[in-house]
Amino acid sequence: MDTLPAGTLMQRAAAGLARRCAQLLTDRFGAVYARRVLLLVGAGDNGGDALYAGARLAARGVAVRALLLDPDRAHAGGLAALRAAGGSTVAAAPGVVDLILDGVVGIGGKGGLRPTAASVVSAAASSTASDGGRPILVAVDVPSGVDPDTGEVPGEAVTADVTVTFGCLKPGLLVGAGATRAGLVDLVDIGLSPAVPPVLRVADREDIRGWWPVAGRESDKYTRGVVGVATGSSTYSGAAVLSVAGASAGPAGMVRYAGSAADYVRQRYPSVIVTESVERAGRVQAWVCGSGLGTDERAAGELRTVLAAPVPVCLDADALSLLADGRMQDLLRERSAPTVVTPHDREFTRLAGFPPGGDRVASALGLANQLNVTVLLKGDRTVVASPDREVWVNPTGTAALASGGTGDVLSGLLAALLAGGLSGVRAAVAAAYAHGMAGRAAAEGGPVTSTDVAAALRSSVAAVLA
Ligand SMILES: NC(=O)C1=CN([C@@H]2O[C@H](COP(=O)(O)OP(=O)(O)OC[C@H]3O[C@@H](n4cnc5c(N)ncnc54)[C@H](O)[C@@H]3O)[C@@H](O)[C@H]2O)[C@@H](O)CC1
Repeated sequence: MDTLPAGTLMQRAAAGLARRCAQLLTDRFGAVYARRVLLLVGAGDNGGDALYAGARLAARGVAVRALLLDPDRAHAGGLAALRAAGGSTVAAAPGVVDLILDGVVGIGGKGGLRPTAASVVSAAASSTASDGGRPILVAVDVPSGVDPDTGEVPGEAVTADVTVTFGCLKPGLLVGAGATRAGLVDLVDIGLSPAVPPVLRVADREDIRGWWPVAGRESDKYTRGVVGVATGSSTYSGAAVLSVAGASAGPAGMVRYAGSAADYVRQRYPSVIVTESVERAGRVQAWVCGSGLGTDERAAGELRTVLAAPVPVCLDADALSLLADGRMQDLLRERSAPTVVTPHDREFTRLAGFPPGGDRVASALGLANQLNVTVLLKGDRTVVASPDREVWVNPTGTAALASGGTGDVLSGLLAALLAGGLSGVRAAVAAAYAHGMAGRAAAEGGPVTSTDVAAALRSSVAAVLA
């Protein structure tokens, strides 16, 4: 991976770690000097990072104590450096601690924390800071107990305020339960050049701005893309309105609605061309199908017609329930135009035949491969995976989006991006990003409904693209 000596890398890691700890102490307590830091030190190099960082803090006047989980195997050089800088070891967590550095295990950890480590972590976490609050908890590289590759938390694990990670962002810090345990993630460049391209990418605003189709002087409604919306029903007319709202906030030049909530849609969106069925919709460059459609014969027929169209398709909600039928899945696999599915966990289970489990990246990749589709697996950190093994994670998710109907808005927007010419992966990543921003904006005004998310979407898209 790299030709630099291990000691050099560890010193760089420790320097970055100490810098971040000093900053956190200064932000909260006004100064670094005389603050109290407890190092939780395991038997590997992760503990070595903590010890060297502790030495650097001790040299700045911090009272640094190290609790060694396995004293005979603690990193010898790190321990010597700590002692030389004035730090010491303790057998149990002191009562007053301002900052805890979790160096129990890093990328070498397997399974949840072992019982001794778990009880040391929990005792330390219940100590009190000198201002009466709870200590700041900083994880070294990975919160101990979190699987660095998958984000699974199979047992006891550290919950960090900040994780200072080295060289590259580990998937376990970005997805699944691990993302929640990691808190804020700081990446320290230690001069490693990864030998393989990143397997997991985190979308940022620049990506979205670079991809989002923008109308130019030569554009017309067809070149901007026509999005077809086959959602809703007389029972679930709201789903139709929400997906049309999502589609209307995208870059498409025209929105066509096809379904039995046509009158309802026409009243709210005079610009939308409405018709009763997919077959009669006319020219469409991408479809969204599923939300509120129902699962009866008529709905199944509409889905078949959508799947037979040689254009990109986004499938959600009832379309995913209908796809639990193996014959429908065959129609999916036969498609040559891009298909995106947007399941939450229960829909994933219906589609795949088993729940997503703790490794959400592997789960999304597996379903993408199984069905030959791009999968947007919804969650706190939504994962997008393609059949050719491209994986993205969306950082803008918010609990505000855990509300009925928000998925209808998302899939509408996603289809508009497909109609605008984006690939399945980019459309899914960009839609998740903008949708997350809209959820956050809507939450500023109190409890959020999907109508609020739909209302916030246009200005959120504008803010992302500004
Ligand atoms: N690889 C590199 O190039 C660099 C690695 N560095 C550090 O080195 C770490 C990896 O070090 P190691 O490979 O020594 O491994 P770790 O320090 O992550 O863990 C190994 C030790 O933890 C114990 N352990 C494993 N699972 C456990 C569990 N569930 N509960 C309690 N104890 C458990 C093992 O018995 C073993 O002694 C990285 O996370 C990072 O902090 C940095 O110094 C920078 C450079």
